[in-house]
Amino acid sequence: MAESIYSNGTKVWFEDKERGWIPGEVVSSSVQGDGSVEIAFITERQKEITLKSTLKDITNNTSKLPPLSNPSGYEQVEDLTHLPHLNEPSILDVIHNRYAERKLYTYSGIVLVAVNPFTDVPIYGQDIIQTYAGHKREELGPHLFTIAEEAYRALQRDTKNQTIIVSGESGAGKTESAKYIMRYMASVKSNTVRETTSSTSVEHQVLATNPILEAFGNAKTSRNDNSSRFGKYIQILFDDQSSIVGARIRTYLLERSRISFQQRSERNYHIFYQLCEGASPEERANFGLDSDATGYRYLSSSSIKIDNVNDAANFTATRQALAIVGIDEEKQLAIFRLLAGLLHLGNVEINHRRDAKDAIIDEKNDAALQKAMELLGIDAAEFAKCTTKRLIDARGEKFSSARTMDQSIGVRDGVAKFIYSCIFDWLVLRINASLSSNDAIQREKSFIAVLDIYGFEHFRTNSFEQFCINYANEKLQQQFISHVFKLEQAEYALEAIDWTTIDFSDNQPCIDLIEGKLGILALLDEESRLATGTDESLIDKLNSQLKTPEHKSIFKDHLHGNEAFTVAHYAGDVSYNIDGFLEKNRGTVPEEHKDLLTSSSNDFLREVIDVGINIGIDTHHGPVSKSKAVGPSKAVSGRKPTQCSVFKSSLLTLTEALSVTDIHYIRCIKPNESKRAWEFNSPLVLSQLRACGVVETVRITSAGYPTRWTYEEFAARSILLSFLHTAH
Ligand SMILES: Nc1ncnc2c1ncn2[C@@H]1O[C@H](COP(=O)(O)OP(=O)(O)OP(=O)(O)O)[C@@H](O)[C@H]1O
Repeated sequence: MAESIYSNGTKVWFEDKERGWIPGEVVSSSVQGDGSVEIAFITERQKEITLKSTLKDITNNTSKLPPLSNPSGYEQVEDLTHLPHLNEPSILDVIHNRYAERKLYTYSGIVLVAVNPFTDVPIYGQDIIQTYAGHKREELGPHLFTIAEEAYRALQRDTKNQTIIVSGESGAGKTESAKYIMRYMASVKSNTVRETTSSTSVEHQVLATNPILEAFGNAKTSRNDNSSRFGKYIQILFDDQSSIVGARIRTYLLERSRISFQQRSERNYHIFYQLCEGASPEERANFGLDSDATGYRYLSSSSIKIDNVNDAANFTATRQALAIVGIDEEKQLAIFRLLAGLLHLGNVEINHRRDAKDAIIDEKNDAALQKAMELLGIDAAEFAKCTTKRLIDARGEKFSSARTMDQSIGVRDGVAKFIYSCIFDWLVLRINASLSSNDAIQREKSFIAVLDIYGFEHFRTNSFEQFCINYANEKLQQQFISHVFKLEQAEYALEAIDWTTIDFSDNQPCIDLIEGKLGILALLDEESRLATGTDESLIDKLNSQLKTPEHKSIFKDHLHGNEAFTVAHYAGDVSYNIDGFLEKNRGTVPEEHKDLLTSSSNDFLREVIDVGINIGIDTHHGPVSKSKAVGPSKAVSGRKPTQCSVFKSSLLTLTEALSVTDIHYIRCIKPNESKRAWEFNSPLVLSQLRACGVVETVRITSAGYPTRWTYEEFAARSILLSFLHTAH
């Protein structure tokens, strides 16, 4: 029986550098009396390969022989789990075949795999929404709307909260998918009898959050012209009639470093270019704004224009969206005033004295400083003094010491980053206040949430941001795997099949290494709180405390000196460059600057700083559950929360929230790096399928029973085989 699995003519898959996998075929096989088996193959590239195994290994599915191809008829299955031979190459082949036929979506059991077309496809219109509304998964092909509809039906049926997790790497299509899902939710209800003017306006408000968050939180990167530089969890709130009554947003880890620096082909946040292009002449005069964005240091290191994007028109759209969520004209001007202030702040010249390293700012003649401070409501001389000199408090005695030019530039940019992140926090808070008003909370019975979160990242140089992102992915992967594992067990139980043999990879050791009591986050925080802490002292600490037998396979020695550490993640090893870890984690400004900001004569600046400072460990960017009040509360402990402690606690809240919702998974895949329509690069797709858990799901499934036939299919096939057998 075992040898018949690899009988002559059997189609198999061979690994291939260029295409991921290529087809091959068995040309001969022989079995020896001791159970050893020798099989000869020929690949599509006409290469002959002979491999050995044993009958026992073949039977137990532990042989190293090439994976089997599926019989014809399965080339474009809608659900990968229906494949008789469930293996990595077959999965890739099906997704590829479907994409070639312009089918973007494929199920992999509970997961919807979505491949980015990189061109407009007419499959998201109102007509299509109405087609999917009220229909079950089996009735229509795989689509984002099937998942949205499933979540919506489940909410109506069980009144249980639902979460749709949309993940994938940058440019894979997460945000677009999340927007289509939100649009589906908003539209599908509009067609019902319960439609009212007010519910329509709530839906309008919910959709208006997208252009706002995109203007302030998205930027052009080398991989995506509209890349979200933060994670978001949006809960759409429903009443007992399943009508939308509001929404609640939580955001994660806005990339602050982008404010003062961007790579060559990248941009700062869209809103700055929108403001420069779209402000009225009067606003321009008030803010001292030049329409030429290249005049601003914070914008000039980057490319200014994006093809097919009209920043001025988008500015109008952003303003309309702000008005829809209740941020009136006056407040909008107050926001733009601060943004203009930041652009001028970036232009403040900081030099050093000719005879010394001490930084200087020519405060009286620096027009940028004067304008920036006028807009921010801060005394220019005070700001210049604090930026170039440090106030030291030694046992009650205060004296000042000069900063170097680089240190002062760091402080200037740190203030800009801090103010911008406070504006972002304030916006999220305001959106929440307007979309989850007391009335909405009273009426809220359940929610459907969409989590649009960055996928696993592994670049040539990885920093604090990648570390946090990959930590989040470890947590989500853990939840995903245990979910899949439970479902697999349930399926076996249903068919009364023994399932005790399944073994699945557990990433708990990696999570322990990161968030354990003496793990990386704890050590990072400890070092960040020391006045004397530096990136060098941090890496020394990590190496001395974590290079232990317990973490041996997860925390790895770095080969290139003391500037990086390596973590073995579930999706691969990643080396993190330690440079900037402490500064990014502290994420704050010197006390003197904080005092200047909190005593500014600009009321709105004081308001946003207050929001930013008081974002507590436990309530970052608004609540995720009804039980918690809207708005940030004071920091929980007396200590200023660091970025990673805020992130860790918001992840904890998120995973808790997820654990009490039904989860639906959408894995977005980027089919090529050049954003070309309908181009499919197999090795690139394969690496994403591995990183997002689709392959892992298959591995779990294969560890149990890798070949799946329904009883009917099995009977049909066996009858045919036994007939052929008797005929011979
Ligand atoms: N369903 C789709 N139809 C057409 N084009 C799409 C679709 N999904 C994505 N795209 C294209 O791909 C680009 C990138 O998509 P998107 O911004 O959603 O990626 P992302 O995964 O959210 O990336 P990031 O993590 O950088 O924010 C879009 O700007 C759009 O051009």
